[in-house]
Amino acid sequence: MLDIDKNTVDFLVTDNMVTEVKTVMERDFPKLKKIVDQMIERKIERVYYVACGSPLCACQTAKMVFEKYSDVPCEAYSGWDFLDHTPKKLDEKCIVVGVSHYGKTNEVADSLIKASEAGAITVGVTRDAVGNPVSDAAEHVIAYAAECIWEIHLLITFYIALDYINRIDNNENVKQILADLKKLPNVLARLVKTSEDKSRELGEKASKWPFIYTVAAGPLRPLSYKEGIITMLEFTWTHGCQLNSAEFRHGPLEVVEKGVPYVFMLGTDESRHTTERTINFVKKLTDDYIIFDYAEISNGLHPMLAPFVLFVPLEYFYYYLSISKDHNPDDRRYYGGLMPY
Ligand SMILES: O=P(O)(O)OC[C@H]1O[C@](O)(CO)[C@@H](O)[C@@H]1O
Repeated sequence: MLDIDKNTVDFLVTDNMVTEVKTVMERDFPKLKKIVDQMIERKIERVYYVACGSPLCACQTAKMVFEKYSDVPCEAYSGWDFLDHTPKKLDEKCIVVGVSHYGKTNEVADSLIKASEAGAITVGVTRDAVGNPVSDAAEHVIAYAAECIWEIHLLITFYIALDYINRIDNNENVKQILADLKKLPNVLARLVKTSEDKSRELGEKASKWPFIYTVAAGPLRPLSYKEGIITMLEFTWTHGCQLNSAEFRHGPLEVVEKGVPYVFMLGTDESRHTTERTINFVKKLTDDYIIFDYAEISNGLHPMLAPFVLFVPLEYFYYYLSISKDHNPDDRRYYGGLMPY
């Protein structure tokens, strides 16, 4: 295992997570409310999120809130997809929310410019208020000044969805999620303290595996892509693939055997049965699996908040997986201009 001071590793964002979440709730939710005021005045008919990588996965999760609890059509685009296949409906009845941590992902900034030219409301969600293309391009800027991007991007994109739906409709689930969001900091704080040892043990176990299939369904699907593809490949240099539990029978089923390893993310939402079915099948053939079960740590929070909560044990898990392979998750070979792409 790499001998390293974990406080020096940028990948690990558990230290300031709770403070950052609380700050965004107190400081930025009122700003988001003003943007939602404008959405109401404008009678916004369609919502587009645009981002790349981890922020895109957060946006895809927020899109599920719109889809599940409202009639408002919503799509989450990767930047180039928005630019190359721009939706026909893009006008003053649309809002485009571009999310980029450093604000330098040009395809996100260019999407905001294109949306603005078409008359849409534009919002840039980024770390810094000025000095980057995303904050320059957007009409409204939410500069969150934080590093725990998964929690922060989820909070902001969820809040836009929840507050808008809550004001145009009367949905019990939305009210419950809004109420449960207030309990989130305490739940996260407990997990930051209590989940590290178990995740370390699991990370060490998984570090022996040459590759990992990451399986989830429903609201955990975007998180399973973030962790099973982005974190695994970019940060831990571990081969892998993300699979939808609902599709497991159609292809992935045939390769299950000893030596083929799985990480499952199990939610408490309506799709729990599809992931359980997958787990029950895999269990019959191999011991090479790990389950992260929201039911064990949800503290009664709404099923849609699983991606916020499960992130904490997962963050430790991938950190220990990486350093157990003697790899500092901050190290890159190509990304970020090290090699032209
Ligand atoms: O949020 P930004 O600054 O646009 O950066 C996106 C990048 O972040 C990551 O999600 C993690 O580094 C990458 O996959 C992606 O390229």
